[in-house]
Amino acid sequence: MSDRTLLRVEDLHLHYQTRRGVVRAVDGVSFEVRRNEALVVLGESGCGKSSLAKALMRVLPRNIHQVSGRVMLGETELMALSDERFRRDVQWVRMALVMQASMNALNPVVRVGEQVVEPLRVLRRWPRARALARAVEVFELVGVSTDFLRRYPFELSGGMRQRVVLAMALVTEPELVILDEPTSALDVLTQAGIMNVLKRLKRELGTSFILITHDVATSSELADRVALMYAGEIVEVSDAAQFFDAPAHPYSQMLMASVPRLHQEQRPEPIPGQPPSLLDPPSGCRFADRCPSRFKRCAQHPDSFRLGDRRRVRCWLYAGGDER
Ligand SMILES: Nc1ncnc2c1ncn2[C@@H]1O[C@H](COP(=O)(O)OP(=O)(O)OP(=O)(O)O)[C@@H](O)[C@H]1O
Repeated sequence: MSDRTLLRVEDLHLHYQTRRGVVRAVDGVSFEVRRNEALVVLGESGCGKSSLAKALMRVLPRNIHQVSGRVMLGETELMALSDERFRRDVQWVRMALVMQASMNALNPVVRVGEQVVEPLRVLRRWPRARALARAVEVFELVGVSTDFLRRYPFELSGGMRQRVVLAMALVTEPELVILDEPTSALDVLTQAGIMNVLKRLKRELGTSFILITHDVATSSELADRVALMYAGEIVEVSDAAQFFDAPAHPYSQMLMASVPRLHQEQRPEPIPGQPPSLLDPPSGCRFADRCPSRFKRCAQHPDSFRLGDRRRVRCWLYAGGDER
C-alpha cells in the first residue's frame, strides 16, 4: 500500500437475507482512497451505494447474510476488529458517515450545539466547555453562525441543518468522511452552497472524502476519482478527468451520454432497459442486456482489467490489459 493510500477496500461483499432470497447489494467491490482525495461513488438508485457506506462504517441492519472482504484504514485492518474496538477506535473517531437524510434525524428537542459535541462528550469524555469551544470552530468551518449553537433543529433551514450534520461528522477530526447523497434533499442553490463547503474543507483540512451520489453533475464538482457502480459491482474506477472526458466502460459512456448539458448539440440519450435484480443477478456481465457492445464472451463474468496506472474497468473489451 503506497503511503499516500488512506483506505484500501478489497473484495468487499454485503449480502442481505430476505424472504425472497439473498440480495447481493455489494458484490466484490475493490478500490482505494488516498489522503486528501475525494472519491465519488456514482450509480443509479439501488445499485448498492448506501450499502457500501454502511459496510465500511459497520452500520448494519439485522438481516445480514454475508459481510466479508478486506478493509485497511492506514495500517488498521478494520474487518478484523471486534465491534467494541471498532466503535471505540474507528467509528466517528477516524471515519465518519453522513447518512442519507440525516439532517432530518437531528433530535428535535436538543439544541444543535449540544448534538454536535456529543461524539466528543461520549467518545472522548471531554468536559462541556472544551467540547463547546470545538463546536464553535467546526461551525465556523462549515459556515454556520455560532449564534445557531443554541438553536433547535426546527429553527434552521434544510441547508443549515445539513451543515450542522457535517459539523457533527467533522468534530472529531476524522481522516475519512463518507457522505451519502448529502445534497439530494436540497434545492439547487443550497446544494451549490454545500458543495462549496465540501471543496473548502478538502482544501483546508486535508480530509479524504467518499461522496456517494446518483447525480453526475454533483459528482463532477468534488471528485478526484470516480468509482461507477452497477448492480452491486464497481464497473469502472478512474481519475475524474479521465472518467468525464473519456469514459471507458460502455455503461460509463452511456451514462455520460444520458446527461443533459449546456452547449450540447446531441440530445441526451437515456439508457434503455433496467438494471438486473440483485436477488439473482446474471452470471455473466451484469450490464450485458443493456450494452450495445456485447459479444459472446459477455456471457462470462468479466474481471476488472487494469487500463493505465490507476484505472480499472470490468469489461471484456479491455481484456488486453493486465488481469486482476
Ligand atoms: N436491509 C436490507 N434488506 C434487504 N435488502 C436491502 C436492505 N437494504 C438495502 N437493500 C437492497 O439492496 C440493494 C442496494 O440498496 P442500496 O440502498 O445500497 O442502494 P443505493 O444505490 O444506495 O440506492 P439509493 O440511492 O436508492 O439508496 C437494493 O436492491 C435494496 O433494495
